[in-house]
Amino acid sequence: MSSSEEPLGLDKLPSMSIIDRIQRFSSGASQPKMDDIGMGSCRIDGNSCNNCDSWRLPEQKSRSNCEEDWCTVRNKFLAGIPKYVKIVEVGPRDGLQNEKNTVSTSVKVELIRRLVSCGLPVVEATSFVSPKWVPQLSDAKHVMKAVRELKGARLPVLTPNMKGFEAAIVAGAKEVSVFASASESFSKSNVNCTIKESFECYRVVTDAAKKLSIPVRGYVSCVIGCPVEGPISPSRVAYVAKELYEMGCFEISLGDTTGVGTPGTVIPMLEAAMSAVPADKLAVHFHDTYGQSLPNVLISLQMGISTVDSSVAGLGGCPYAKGATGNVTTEDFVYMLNGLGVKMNVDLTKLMLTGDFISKQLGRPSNLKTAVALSRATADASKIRG
Ligand SMILES: CC(C)(COP(=O)([O-])OP(=O)([O-])OC[C@H]1O[C@@H](n2cnc3c(N)ncnc32)[C@H](O)[C@@H]1OP(=O)([O-])[O-])[C@@H](O)C(=O)NCCC(=O)NCCSC(=O)C[C@@](C)(O)CC(=O)[O-]
Repeated sequence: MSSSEEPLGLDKLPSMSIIDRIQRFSSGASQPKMDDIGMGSCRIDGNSCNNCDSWRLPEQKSRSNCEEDWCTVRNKFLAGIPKYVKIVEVGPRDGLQNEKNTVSTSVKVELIRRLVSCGLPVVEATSFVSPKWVPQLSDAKHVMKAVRELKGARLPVLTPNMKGFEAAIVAGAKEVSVFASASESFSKSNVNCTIKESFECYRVVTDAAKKLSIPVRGYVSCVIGCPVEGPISPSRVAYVAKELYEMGCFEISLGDTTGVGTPGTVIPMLEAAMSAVPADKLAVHFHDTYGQSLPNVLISLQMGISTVDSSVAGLGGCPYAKGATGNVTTEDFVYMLNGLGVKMNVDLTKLMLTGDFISKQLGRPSNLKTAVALSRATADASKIRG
């Protein structure tokens, strides 16, 4: 083992428990504290800085101040990243709406309870949509009634029209979401109407919600591409986002429904959306069909987005976007945020156990990378810390 690997203690890895590994590799303990970055108060002690805890190359030992090198370099790349990120967990809704196997109401309720206990601030609970369109969530009323008193998280539900809105309120929902699309074809296949008709319908919902002081979130689907229409122009996304924002949605979630986006297409899309709606009112929602969700989330954070939708165990997909896989996995996302020193107050260990719980209920192995990696870490994990 070279001296440059020593601070990692990799020789101890095989005997480390999963929890040890999470703390060792994911927590801010191995990272410079954001507040310290660029403060010019870092002091090198051996191979590490005793203030910001930066690990040093041996040849850098003689330097006494991190400001000009390691910390500054980090600051250069991470400057735009918010200090706090709000995670909107969509697994119980976006995840379970696309499962072939029916999940019982009690399992859905238990999943929501566990997710709330992980510290997630928002857990999207279910959808009050037509049971003919999404039979997997036809028990929405029962799920909502069972979780309505849970404390510690907001529990929004999807409502495509007044019928859904009214049912949601009766069941105890205190926050709802409407979902439009930047693609005409997808709008037709998802909510059976044009984009303009969907606005008319959502205006009625937002007006009714205002009277009851119920916050409404707005989704825009197909922000990068549509399975039928192909690439979607950023200006189209900005237009739909603005309409939803102006009708009263407090937050607009931009959904790459089919997961075709890359940072190269996400940047212009976000630029356009941010010119129409303030960045702090925007969220991103990336499906991982092409393995791009985490880089897409990272570039969004770098552009100043601080609300991200993710899904425990990477559950998800839309029944009306064939082939699309789940959202960015919450566990992988939390692991990345820990590594970046970003606050989000989520317990990764509990989250992994929750991912394991729902994967077992669905009768399939957990496919999330962080859980697999942390439970099978090898010396290759040294690549974690560049
Ligand atoms: C919008 C509709 C209802 C229009 O569907 P429709 O067939 O045009 O509606 P309708 O008004 O003609 O009514 C047909 C039947 O549905 C009933 N109905 C009507 N509304 C409701 C309701 N709310 N709850 C329960 N039942 C309802 C209504 O009462 C009637 O019942 P019938 O008389 O035939 O017995 C339908 O297209 C629908 O439910 N679509 C939802 C599809 C869906 O949930 N897709 C997935 C969520 S979106 C998504 O995943 C993307 C997102 C958000 O994650 C972001 C991203 O990834 O990009």
